[in-house]
Amino acid sequence: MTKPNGSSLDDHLDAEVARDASLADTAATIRALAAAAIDVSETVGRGALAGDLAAQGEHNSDGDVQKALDVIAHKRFMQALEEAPVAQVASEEAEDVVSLKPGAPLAVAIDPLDGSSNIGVGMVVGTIFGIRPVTPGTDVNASFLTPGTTQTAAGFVVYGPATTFVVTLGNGTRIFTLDRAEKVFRLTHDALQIVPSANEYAINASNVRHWDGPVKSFIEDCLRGTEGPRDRDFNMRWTAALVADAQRVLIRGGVFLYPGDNRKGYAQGRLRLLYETAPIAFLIEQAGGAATDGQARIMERVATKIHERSPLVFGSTEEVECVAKYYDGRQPSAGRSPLFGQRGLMRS
Ligand SMILES: O=P(O)(O)OC[C@H]1O[C@](O)(COP(=O)(O)O)[C@@H](O)[C@@H]1O
Ligand SMILES: [Mg+2]
Ligand SMILES: [Mg+2]
Repeated sequence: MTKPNGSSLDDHLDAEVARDASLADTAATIRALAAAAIDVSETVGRGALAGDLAAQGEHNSDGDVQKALDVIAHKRFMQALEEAPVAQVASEEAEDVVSLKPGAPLAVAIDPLDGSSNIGVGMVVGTIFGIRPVTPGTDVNASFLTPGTTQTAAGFVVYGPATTFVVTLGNGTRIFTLDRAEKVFRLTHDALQIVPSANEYAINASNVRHWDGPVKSFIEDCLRGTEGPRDRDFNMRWTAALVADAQRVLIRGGVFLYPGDNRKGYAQGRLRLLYETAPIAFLIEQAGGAATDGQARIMERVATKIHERSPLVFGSTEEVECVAKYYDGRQPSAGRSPLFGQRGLMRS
């Protein structure tokens, strides 16, 4: 990682456009999203003083109950995108694609508020976005039904102890931290490089009985630590906000898994391809990491509908490659411990 220099997000976007003039519209869109993120950050930072941000409302596209902050964030980001060179938006909080400026060059997929279960309890939440070129024609969905490799930029915001704006325009991944006094995002982590191997994994372990065999075996072998085939001890972290887990992996490595499982509706996991897994995959790859659905590179997946889900495994390359080995039967040990067996530690 090269030394951060405290320069602003605006300076960085100017430099990216100087490098590649075709990124001008993408940069303008990122500026609009960053301005909205500062406003949302202020609301999140007021906590309960901003009212009941967890108050429940309608159901969203995925059947989740919308909370007040989901709606506030969706409205503020939509307002920002109306001022940007954006023709279409696919938002988690809107059933259908929203058409904005006819003839504009870009389409944006956005999760306005990621980590909704953390709203109202003072825990980390965020925003995720991916920007693509518009596919000309009459079908407003078409721009989104392209591989993740068509993204011109992706990013996420973490509304945590600090507010950070993590972004790539295909030239490395950088973290900018909000200078609250000046309302400016400043570069704090330049050209991130995820370590190839680390001893942390992130998974919602309460779903263990629903996982498929490869995921069970992978986690079981992590739990066995120095007594298992991985021959080292692991630590577990789960923040219930993809953005926070992704930021941790970017900074200190490790692996994140949200696999498909056998709960009703979870065959493709929980996370959505367009506004969660594809943007995260772009950012992770640009930082030297890897992102897969267990079988295929996330960046090559093509959605067939805008709220499509996909399993997600990302992080340090050696750890992601290790998970892939469990999927294709090359795992380090065939004899498993009884942890997940018929009469193991997790069953009586
Ligand atoms: O409820 P679980 O299984 O812990 O899932 C948590 C995951 O779901 C998400 O909250 C889904 O995102 P939304 O909150 O935007 O629906 C991720 O941020 C997080 O990784
Ligand atoms: Mg989300
Ligand atoms: Mg959300």
